[in-house]
Amino acid sequence: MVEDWRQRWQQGRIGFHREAVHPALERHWPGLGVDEGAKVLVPLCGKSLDMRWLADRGHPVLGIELAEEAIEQFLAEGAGEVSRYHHAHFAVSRQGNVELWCGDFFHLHIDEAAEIGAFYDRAALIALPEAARQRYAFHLAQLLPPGARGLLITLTRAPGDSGGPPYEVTADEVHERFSPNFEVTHLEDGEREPGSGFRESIWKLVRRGPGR
Ligand SMILES: C[S@@+](CC[C@H](N)C(=O)[O-])C[C@H]1O[C@@H](n2cnc3c(N)ncnc32)[C@H](O)[C@@H]1O
Repeated sequence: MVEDWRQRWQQGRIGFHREAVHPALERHWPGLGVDEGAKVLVPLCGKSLDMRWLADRGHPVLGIELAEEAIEQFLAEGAGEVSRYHHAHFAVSRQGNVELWCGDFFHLHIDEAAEIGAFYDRAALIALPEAARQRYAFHLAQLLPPGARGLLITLTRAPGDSGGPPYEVTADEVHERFSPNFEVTHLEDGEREPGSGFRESIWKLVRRGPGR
């Protein structure tokens, strides 16, 4: 799995990467009620431009990505000095308000995730096969304090198409995996894309706390 992703980056097979900020982020982030200046966790971040958008809005960003190639491309395409250090299982690079941790998201420990107030998942959950998705939902919940919130973007595939990645994640699956630890609100369904047959759904998740 790890090797597959690294190979994809090495060979430039990154059709998932968007050359523009995701419109659902621009549309829904302002209404989520995220605290000003809250640090945003971006799991499985690739070299997403959405991280710059969040940073430009005053959020420190913590992106977690396996592939060194993705991180180096993000830094090369950005402006500003890069500082680097090592922390636990991760090689860390920082450029402006964006910190990229190179390593496995599942190795990120709650102590290292201190001060995270929000998250953004576009093409992270849906990049994982079924067995890893339950682990992902649980791990994300462990890293977030009560009240932390974020956007989740899932997709369904054309009827009869069970390929992946990206894997189909239905509304039932979102509720099943996240409701035990999050308040789950469905915000929007996109149009089905004519070529791929993919259709995105946008969700707001708020980490429940004791008594919520
Ligand atoms: C489908 S891409 C999406 C990237 C980004 N979120 C975007 O919207 O462009 C999934 C990314 O997750 C990375 N990845 C896969 N498994 C991972 C893991 N366990 N920990 C960290 N990164 C991982 C892959 O290298 C790949 O860049």
